[in-house]
Amino acid sequence: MQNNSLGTQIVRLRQRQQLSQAQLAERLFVSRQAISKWEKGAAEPDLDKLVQLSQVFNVDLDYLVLKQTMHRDNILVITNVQKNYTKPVLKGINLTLHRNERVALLGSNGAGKTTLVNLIIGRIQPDAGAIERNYVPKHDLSLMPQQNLLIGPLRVQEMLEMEVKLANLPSQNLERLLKTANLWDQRAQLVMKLSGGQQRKLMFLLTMMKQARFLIFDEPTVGMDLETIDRFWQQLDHLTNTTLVITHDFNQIDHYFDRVVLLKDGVIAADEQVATIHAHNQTLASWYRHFNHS
Ligand SMILES: Nc1ncnc2c1ncn2[C@@H]1O[C@H](COP(=O)(O)OP(=O)(O)OP(=O)(O)O)[C@@H](O)[C@H]1O
Repeated sequence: MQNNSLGTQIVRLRQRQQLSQAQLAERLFVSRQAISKWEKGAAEPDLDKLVQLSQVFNVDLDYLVLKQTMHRDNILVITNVQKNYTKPVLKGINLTLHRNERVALLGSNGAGKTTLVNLIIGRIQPDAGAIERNYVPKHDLSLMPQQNLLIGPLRVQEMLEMEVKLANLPSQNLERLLKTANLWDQRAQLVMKLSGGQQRKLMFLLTMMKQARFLIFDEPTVGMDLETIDRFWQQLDHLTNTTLVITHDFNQIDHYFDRVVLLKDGVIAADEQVATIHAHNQTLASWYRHFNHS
């Protein structure tokens, strides 16, 4: 383990939950100075405080303490993956995703982002290389694809009921879900009569209903209005699941990711912690422009 990796992890997870040191201290019944010492590495929390921290941050205890140092912390390991269509699209992808990490996957149109997602979810197979999945795809993975997978002649509420049956989900409070998604007024409307943005909202809701540990969003905010885009990113910000998001939404993304990965010329051309980018006074947009054009 690196020096003070626990302190760094506490800072990261506290900021992710948008808690000040004082707010975290209050939740844990300790002084703010104690939090400050833990974060600087000048002291370490007792076991019971570690357990409480993992509850407040909604992460596993081993993730809190050991972060990325344990093999089983890797939820996905992609090694030298290649995929060709009429020409090579992916020429040797190496990418590891860690549990509870929130990663933005960036790249120009046609760079191969959706192809990579299709490989991860097993819809297509690589021509070479290996994909190690440390999760059960049927239960632990949920994808919001770029193209909506909706059944037009169903009513909105029926679409949700169908999802519960098809995915064999535990029964859910559909009224609450529809109200939270701002789709309650459309519950009796045919899915095909919804606007593009409303269909995107419904697709988001269906993606979240599975309560999967690993979430993938392929250009989730395309077609949404500004208010819905804001709400999407706010909702994402409350998730502690492993989350991979393909997006071109540069006006929004700076606050929401731990790590950013750039796909270019068939390889992962850059891979950086967002905190490092911000520490150099860069935004994700400027980082992206720099690496994508160099
Ligand atoms: N089924 C397919 N058959 C042939 N070529 C394909 C297929 N799927 C993707 N491609 C090609 O692979 C390349 C990468 O496509 P992909 O959709 O993965 O890019 P992307 O980075 O997701 O792009 P965008 O940002 O526009 O969604 C493109 O040149 C595309 O034409």
